Amino acid sequence: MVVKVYGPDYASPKRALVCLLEKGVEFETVGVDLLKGEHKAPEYLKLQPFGSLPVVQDGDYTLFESRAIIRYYAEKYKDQGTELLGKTIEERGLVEQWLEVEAHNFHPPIYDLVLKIVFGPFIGLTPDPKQLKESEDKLCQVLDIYEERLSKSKYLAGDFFSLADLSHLPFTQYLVGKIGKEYLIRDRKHVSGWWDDISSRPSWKKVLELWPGLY
Ligand SMILES: N[C@@H](CCC(=O)N[C@@H](CS(=O)(=O)O)C(=O)NCC(=O)O)C(=O)O
Repeated sequence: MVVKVYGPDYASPKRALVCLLEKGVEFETVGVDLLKGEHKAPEYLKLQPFGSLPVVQDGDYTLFESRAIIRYYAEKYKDQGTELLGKTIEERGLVEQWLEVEAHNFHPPIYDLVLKIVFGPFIGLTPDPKQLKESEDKLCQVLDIYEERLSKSKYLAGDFFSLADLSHLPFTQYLVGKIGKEYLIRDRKHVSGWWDDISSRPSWKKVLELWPGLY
């Protein structure tokens, strides 16, 4: 049974798409139009009761939450494709640590910028410059910690590309694209080199080419 990924045009589902490509797992996609409210349709809510994207259907197994999905496939296909979880329990611990940092420290301020700058115009929202500045300042504090980490380590969890790096791709792409704040990356030498490295992966380039979405 081919894996189905719902919502490929949007950012969080792209975590799943990149992971499946890195693992060489065949999948198909199901378009869900957020701007038409299709993620709140009863049929979709049966799959994802919180009404957000993505959902993945793998036979009669259904999973939502993008970071849970990438952990699942990284584990399920541990012996094929790119190793995304590290080779030792210590490496795995660092992968999990930086995945949590992405979810709880990096994501909130960048998601606020995405909602206000990328999605705002579609819903007639004029962002408050003070709020945008607050989110940018919070993101800068996080990126300064990344700069320090990446001055000592090629990737966030160590000298190997992992889910921790992968999880940053979809929203950082907004930052250097539609949000128009690429300077936040380029002003930090090691973060800049890291971004060039991870965003040049064939898996990410393919996802952007096939599902450009709002980038
Ligand atoms: N924690 C969830 C959040 C997913 C999420 O916020 N998805 C957005 C789309 S995107 O911002 O990732 O592109 C969404 O569905 N937003 C609509 C809504 O939540 O009502 C995950 O990672 O799967």
